[in-house]
Amino acid sequence: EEQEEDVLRELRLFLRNVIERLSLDRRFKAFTKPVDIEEVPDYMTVIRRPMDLSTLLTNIDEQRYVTVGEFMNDADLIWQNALEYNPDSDPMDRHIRHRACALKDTVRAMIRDELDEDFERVCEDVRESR
Ligand SMILES: CC(=O)c1nc(NC(=O)[C@H]2CNCCN2)sc1-c1cc(O)cc(O)c1
Repeated sequence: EEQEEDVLRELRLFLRNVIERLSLDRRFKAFTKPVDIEEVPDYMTVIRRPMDLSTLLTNIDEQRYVTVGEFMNDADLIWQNALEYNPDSDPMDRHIRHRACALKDTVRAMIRDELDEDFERVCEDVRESR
């Protein structure tokens, strides 16, 4: 009902703000758009579920996330994919891995510092009621 829609609208506002701030951080430039298959042709043979910040934003706008946990499952794909695709000692691999770990830590810190646990519990109740 109306109260549920208010909660989900507030969740979308919070998640959009998180994405906006991450997208402005130069360290995360490589994660802002889908990996370009023209530039990186073997990417899809290695990574089964590509994810990036712009796709997360589309998913938010399409109301795919009812809880922060569901959002985090997709957000985690971004850095997990980067670690998987860049496992070597190559300086570029190390550079991307460092930024992937920075993304992981930054998202977790934002959620820990800014998400009210009671709010997330209400979102989880909405998910269970559907
Ligand atoms: C996001 C990601 O995982 C990614 N990984 C890369 N790794 C490499 O280039 C390593 C792979 N091992 C051999 C030496 N090169 S480039 C790259 C990327 C960076 C962008 O600025 C945009 C984009 O779409 C993808």
